[in-house]
Amino acid sequence: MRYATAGESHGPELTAIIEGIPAGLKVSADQINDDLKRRQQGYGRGNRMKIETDQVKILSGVRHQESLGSPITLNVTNRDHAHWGEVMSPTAPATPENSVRQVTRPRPGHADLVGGMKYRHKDLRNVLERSSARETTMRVAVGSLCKQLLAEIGVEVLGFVKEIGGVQADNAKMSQYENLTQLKKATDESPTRTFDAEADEKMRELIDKTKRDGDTLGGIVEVIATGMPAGLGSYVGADTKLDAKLAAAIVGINAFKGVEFGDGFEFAHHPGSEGMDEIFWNEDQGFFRQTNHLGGFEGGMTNGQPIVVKAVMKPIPTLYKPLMSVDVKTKEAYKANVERSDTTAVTAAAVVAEAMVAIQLATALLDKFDTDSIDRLKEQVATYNEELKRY
Ligand SMILES: Cc1cc2nc3c(=O)[nH]c(=O)nc-3n(C[C@H](O)[C@H](O)[C@H](O)COP(=O)(O)O)c2cc1C
Ligand SMILES: C=C(O[C@@H]1CC(C(=O)O)=C[C@@H](OP(=O)(O)O)[C@H]1O)C(=O)O
Repeated sequence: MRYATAGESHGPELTAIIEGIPAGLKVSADQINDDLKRRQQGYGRGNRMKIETDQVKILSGVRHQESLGSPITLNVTNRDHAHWGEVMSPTAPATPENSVRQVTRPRPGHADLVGGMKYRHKDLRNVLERSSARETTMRVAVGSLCKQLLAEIGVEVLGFVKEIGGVQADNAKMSQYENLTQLKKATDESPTRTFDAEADEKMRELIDKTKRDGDTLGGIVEVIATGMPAGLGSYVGADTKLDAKLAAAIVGINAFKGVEFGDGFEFAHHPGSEGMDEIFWNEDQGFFRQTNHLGGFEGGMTNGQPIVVKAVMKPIPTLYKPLMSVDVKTKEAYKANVERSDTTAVTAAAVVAEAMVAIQLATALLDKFDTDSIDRLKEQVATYNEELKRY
């Protein structure tokens, strides 16, 4: 399976084309819309999210709610485009009226300056329009489709928030949720998309204060995936390791700066006896583990345990209290441009991270098994799981 997205943040439309989804998959547009809504929600987002009501249009590859095996085209309209007149028109000529809202003072922490240098753009709007995380809308749409595929073989994927600006959710409180469905319900109801009500309140207070100060916040998200068969990905080469592909997919999200699996950076503080997952066997389950320090990976392969990925997002770079920059046309020192912006988007990013994990897991599955028909894929996965149990 492979996909590509296209579209500018304030352009007319966002698009994704996905190739390689098997025929016969039930495709729910409602479910995609639900995930698009989850991405839009979250405490600390700016006014753009009040303008947009992201709704998917399925334009190809699906008939009567079932995939055909042909490329699937997904489309979302940018409602904000209506406020840009011809400034963001792909077809109107460049006139003085159409060339307003130029950006010439690059924002530190954004693609603005280097993107301008690289593509020879003097109006840095030509960079920021595509480097904007508006593009993650389509990744969430693609991820949502992948989650529908994964659900067919019993895989669930959920992203949520662990920390915002230093306020941490209490890990111990996760044990009150018996499964991902319960955890999803709780985190979907939380304005900061966390499972800890006390932390949620503190996070919101901090976000309010930070907004008043004209500053921004980052944080940590976690994604858990359950039900993935063992043996997806391979130890045989650096580019076949599935944990490496997941890490690349996560760091590919705008503003993501680090990723860890299982106990992650904590491994640095513990001896090996506390870091591995001992192996057990019984007739019922075959081989199994009782711990998950390694976050579901050994040798770049899934080991049958839940996949646990954590990742850190830097604070939003656009500040209402702007940092120093230099005008690319006059070379004079100025405060950077202020574009309308979020105070924090960790809540939205948790949904994006969930989508990126779902895309990688679906791709790994489709790399390993027959991809023509969803029913054949399910039969093959069932046979494979049975073989592993008897190993
Ligand atoms: C969901 C989401 C929303 C974001 N919203 C903003 C925003 O409103 N303002 C901003 O300056 N950056 C925002 N960012 C971060 C920038 O897109 C990102 O920092 C920038 O493109 C530079 O890329 P890099 O941080 O990966 O180097 C957001 C990121 C995500 C994932
Ligand atoms: C549009 C979205 O996020 C945007 C991501 C973003 C950035 O620089 O990354 C900047 C802001 O754009 P705008 O200036 O149009 O408000 C965010 O709103 C979205 O998440 O759908």
